[in-house]
Amino acid sequence: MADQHAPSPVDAPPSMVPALRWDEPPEGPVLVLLDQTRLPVEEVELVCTDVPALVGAIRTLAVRGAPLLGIAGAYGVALAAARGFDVDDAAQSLAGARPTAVNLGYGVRRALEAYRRALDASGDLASAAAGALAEARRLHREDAEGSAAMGAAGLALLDELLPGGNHRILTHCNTGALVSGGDGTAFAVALAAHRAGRLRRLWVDETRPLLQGARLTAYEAARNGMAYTLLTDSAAGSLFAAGEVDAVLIGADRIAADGSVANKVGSYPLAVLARYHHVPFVVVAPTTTIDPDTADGASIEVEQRPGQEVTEVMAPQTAGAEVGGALPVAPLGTQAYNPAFDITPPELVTALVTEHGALSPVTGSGIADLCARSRPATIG
Ligand SMILES: CSC[C@@H](O)[C@@H](O)C(=O)COP(=O)(O)O
Repeated sequence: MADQHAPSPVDAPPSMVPALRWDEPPEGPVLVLLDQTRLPVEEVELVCTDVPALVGAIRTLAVRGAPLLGIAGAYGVALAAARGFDVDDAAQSLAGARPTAVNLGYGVRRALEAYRRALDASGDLASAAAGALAEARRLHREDAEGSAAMGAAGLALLDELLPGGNHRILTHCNTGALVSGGDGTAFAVALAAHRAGRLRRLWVDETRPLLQGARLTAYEAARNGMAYTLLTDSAAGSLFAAGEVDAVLIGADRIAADGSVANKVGSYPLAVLARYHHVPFVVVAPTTTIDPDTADGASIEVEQRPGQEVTEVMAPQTAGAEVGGALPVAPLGTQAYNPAFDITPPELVTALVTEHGALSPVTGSGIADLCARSRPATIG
């Protein structure tokens, strides 16, 4: 079951309600999510007391973005264990809630393996639940550390690619603190540039159809006092043509073994534009987003979302309102093509920034080296 805490005002910078937190009120453990469907209108927390509520929050994008999905999945297993639900069933439904972001299954697997290890060692369900929770907390912490490392490595790369600073960066979707235990992925690099006084402007793609850029990235940029400008996705071409973009920074939902990158739909057109205009196109993602078991871009499952997300515009829900209204923007019965992600081939990616630094060019062997460095340290 999910219910809602009292909202807090959005104009109270600098601290933001955490994207996700574990809590243990007297009634039992809960996972508390900042409901991203309500932003930027209001900060409302969604309290999940069971796994179906969390799966619902994942499907509706109340909680979203690859790294945070992994963290949420791990805490979901811990929640099921702590509340005495069937942990294997919970893991299965969590891992299947969305198909593209590899971190979701990764986080679920880590907590499940920790649960099983603790159960084998102790034979005791309470110890097993504690093991799953400790692993979720570890993943949460690692993500924050990885985010700081990516911010620093990404800024060093920008300084190398664009000597002189004063960067004008275009970004797509939302990749900041709302998707992470830390400052995020691509957004963490822009924020590091801002903090170092080297960000002239952050160009924020609105990111149709669910407006993660307009609703969430603009919100995070404003809270951090960054100079930012919002644009429609289709305005990006003219911005490149005018010479106003120095680099593109995006995140990733899954990176295949050949270096192909699945990210929010609209990323691939930006990569094509960037190549045509000789602008660096940089992907920023933790190594947990690399999936060595998926050979190439064509093998990545791309989530298809309901057509209504395109044929209707949702008014954000506000506290006190019965429902957020849906306004039709196409004739009744119109069919819509609505993939959540697209695939950018590695040859269009200038560099991949992970917590281990920048990989450039992005090749299958470079990806394999990164996996060899990271996997044993992070799994298990
Ligand atoms: C660090 S976040 C990287 C990606 O997860 C992000 O760019 C993205 O595509 C998120 O999609 P969403 O559908 O909002 O979950």
